[in-house]
Amino acid sequence: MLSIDDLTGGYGTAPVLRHLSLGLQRGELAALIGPNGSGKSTLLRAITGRVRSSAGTIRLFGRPLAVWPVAELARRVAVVAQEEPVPFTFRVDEVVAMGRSPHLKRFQREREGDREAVRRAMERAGVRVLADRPFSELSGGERQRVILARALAQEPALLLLDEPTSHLDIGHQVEVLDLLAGLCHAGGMTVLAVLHDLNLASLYAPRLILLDRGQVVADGPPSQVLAAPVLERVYGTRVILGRHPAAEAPAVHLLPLRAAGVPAPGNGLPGEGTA
Ligand SMILES: Nc1ncnc2c1ncn2[C@@H]1O[C@H](COP(=O)(O)OP(=O)(O)OP(=O)(O)O)[C@@H](O)[C@H]1O
Repeated sequence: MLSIDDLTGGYGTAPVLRHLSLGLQRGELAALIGPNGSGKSTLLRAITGRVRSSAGTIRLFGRPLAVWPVAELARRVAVVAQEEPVPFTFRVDEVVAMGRSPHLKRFQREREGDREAVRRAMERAGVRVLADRPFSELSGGERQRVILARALAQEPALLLLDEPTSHLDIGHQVEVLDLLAGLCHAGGMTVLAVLHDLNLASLYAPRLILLDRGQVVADGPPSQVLAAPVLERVYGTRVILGRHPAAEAPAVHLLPLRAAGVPAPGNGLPGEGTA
């Protein structure tokens, strides 16, 4: 599905991504985690060819990225970026219908199958009730779900999401992640999602990929990646590892340093209590 081998690249002369390798299988749901500026968004951009690589290779569906015609790739890969430019004058159903454009020939009208894909995507993302509303009048969370619906309408094989739950309340976070998990399990879609919430990532993603300064520093199941020493080093803050009370998932507890009088990592505190 996706295979990245020894990728180095970025925006200017100093690379953001450094010797990065990873692969994704069909049907996987993987969460990309890591501190601000570690290169998560840059990696998503690199996968769609919007960031230049100076070394290494990216292969999608078995073929090098460079040989994919843009239009053909657009039918297979959907991206939900952090800030999606959307023409504000459109209604919600029109925005979602834009997801079908890679499947339509020039000047071709939507077919019944396209309209059905749009309806299904709106249903899944819980935005059908918003269909007639102007996009400009929606809340941040509503907009985020509409943009997700547009990506789902595209019916991609690979879905790349940059913080898809950042504006969502807990009810909608659970809804969206349940939806993504279902699409991977039952639908065979592959999802790579940037998530800042480590507990949400732990609960939903069977695989976590931790980036630090443009490199993969841990890659595996939550029980393996969510270890206190690596999280404390990478994020520069104290954590206590526990278990989710009802699910087979590690839980990451934060410590307010000043309030708890806890020195920052590396200040000689005994490791007791921190896993
Ligand atoms: N368009 C750009 N031009 C130049 N440098 C950029 C650009 N976009 C990002 N960077 C730099 O690349 C590095 C990685 O940024 P990136 O947005 O990939 O990080 P991130 O892990 O997604 O961060 P965050 O969690 O804050 O969203 C940062 O140092 C950032 O300043």
